[in-house]
Amino acid sequence: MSSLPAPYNEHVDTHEPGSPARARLAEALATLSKEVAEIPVVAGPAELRTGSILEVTMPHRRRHVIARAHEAGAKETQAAIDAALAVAPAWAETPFEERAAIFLRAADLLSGPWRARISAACMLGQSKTAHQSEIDAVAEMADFFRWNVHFYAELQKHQPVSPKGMWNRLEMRPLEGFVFAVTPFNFLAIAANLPCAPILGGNVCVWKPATSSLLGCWHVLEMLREAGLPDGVLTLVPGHGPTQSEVALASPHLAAIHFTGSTGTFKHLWKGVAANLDRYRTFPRLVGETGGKDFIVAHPSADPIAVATAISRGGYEYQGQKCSAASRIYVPRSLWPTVRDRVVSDLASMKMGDVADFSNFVGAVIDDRAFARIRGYQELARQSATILAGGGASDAEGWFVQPTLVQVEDPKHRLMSEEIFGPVVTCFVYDDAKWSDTLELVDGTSPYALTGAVFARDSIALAEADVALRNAAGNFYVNDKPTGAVVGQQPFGGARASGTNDKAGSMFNLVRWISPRTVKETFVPPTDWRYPFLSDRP
Ligand SMILES: NC(=O)c1ccc[n+]([C@@H]2O[C@H](COP(=O)([O-])OP(=O)(O)OC[C@H]3O[C@@H](n4cnc5c(N)ncnc54)[C@H](O)[C@@H]3O)[C@@H](O)[C@H]2O)c1
Ligand SMILES: N[C@@H](CCC=O)C(=O)O
Repeated sequence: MSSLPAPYNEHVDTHEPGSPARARLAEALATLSKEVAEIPVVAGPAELRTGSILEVTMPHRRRHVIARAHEAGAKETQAAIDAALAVAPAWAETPFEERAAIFLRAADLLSGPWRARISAACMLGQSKTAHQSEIDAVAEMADFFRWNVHFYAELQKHQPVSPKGMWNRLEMRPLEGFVFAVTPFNFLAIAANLPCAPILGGNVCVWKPATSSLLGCWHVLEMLREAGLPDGVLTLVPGHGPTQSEVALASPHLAAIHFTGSTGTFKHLWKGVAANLDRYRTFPRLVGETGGKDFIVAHPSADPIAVATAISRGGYEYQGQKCSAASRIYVPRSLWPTVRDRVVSDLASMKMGDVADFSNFVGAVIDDRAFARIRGYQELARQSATILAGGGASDAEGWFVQPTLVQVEDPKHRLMSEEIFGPVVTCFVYDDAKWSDTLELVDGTSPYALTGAVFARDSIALAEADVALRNAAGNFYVNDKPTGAVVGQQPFGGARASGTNDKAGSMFNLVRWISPRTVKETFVPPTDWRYPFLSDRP
């Protein structure tokens, strides 16, 4: 294989007042705000318009429609599967370099001419601030494209030994069939990576994005087409999930599911696969990165201001709608007044509103269901805990929930164990002498094990936490907030109820999209069946 361009992490534009990047982004926001994108079902070259319309609105201006998508029914989902399968042999035969070039091109398109458009689509559709959209829809997505190419190339170097007289090799075949990529609303980079990682390995994909992310996903699909992705390799089936997954899971050609979303949905899909097991030509691979109840635990030796800043950023950026968001906090009594007062003062200075106004730090939560769920947790806090800041919400203009800080007396309170997926952070204050007991609490309180952070300046305490929390988080942070993993730097994923931990943005994930064939070639084959030690030759 020829050598590939070295991977690197995309730079992050800071959009300072007066900067060209800010002007380009503002212009793209204005343009997309005036348009209503029409999104069809994409089944190979065919674009199908079913007339069953899913309206996509801005979460922060909930009556403002930005896209109208044609929902894929059973017939159109089958058409998408058929279109993908039709191109599968040709795509599998396409040399790795050609496939890689498409994604390297896409990364450069995203870094350059498509940057503002994709970021604006993500800001408007998913209510991300300019910075949150930049680190997701631009930087993380470009990183996935470039680093996956690098990791695939590395993977192909893993070849068996060939003793004298033979040549052993592993052929990195794609899976036989299609990959069903079911993607979440909250990260456009993840929505793009779930179909694109298998596609780079020579697979074809049927993509079912979350409805609320459809505007961004549609622009990503158009960008990939411009980068040279052939028709049919990536098909698109808009919908809420059950209709499309019923068809996909019943197909004998289902080769894998690449999922990110809630634990409940992944279990539902897994059970669907189990129910259809006798239909399949091959055992489907199931890769799912799911929910979290991510923690910060501070030792009495920690810097309380660093702890508070990790809570403010890790808990409330993107309205707490990151699977990695800090959601349950354990603080020693000696540090609590400083930590509490600092977070309360941070929250008082965070502006909330329309993300097109660059001075806002907080946008809206994604939709009416999220709004109602998070309000329910605020109500629970009002009834059974102490609300230290926030606690309000309003759906007059958009789905706005005030960043909310809660203190509980019971460390096993539902607010300390259930995923809220919104801007509600709950704290438990422990006696300074109970560090070891607190680590046990952290480990045993929630079914999830995605991300977690420990803050301490005492290295013996850090070492104890490292061991006690080994299985409590797939991404473990020391003196840092538990969000913001970067591709190529912190491979991402958790275990327990947080998923299969196949580490997005690493070779471990890519391994799931190949079905290696071992080839042994003997240079001079034997021509006599008898072992050499048999002396009674005729
Ligand atoms: N671990 C990670 O890497 C990671 C990353 C991002 C988000 N998440 C998790 O994702 C969740 C938030 O995302 P979400 O609200 O989009 O999750 P979700 O489970 O509601 O939806 C995920 C996807 O599944 C689809 N879906 C829903 N019901 C379905 C069904 N019955 N059949 C088939 N498809 C169905 C949705 O339309 C969407 O495309 C949170 O739990 C969060 O922790 C995890
Ligand atoms: N890379 C992101 C992934 C968040 C998922 O929802 C983070 O680590 O915060």
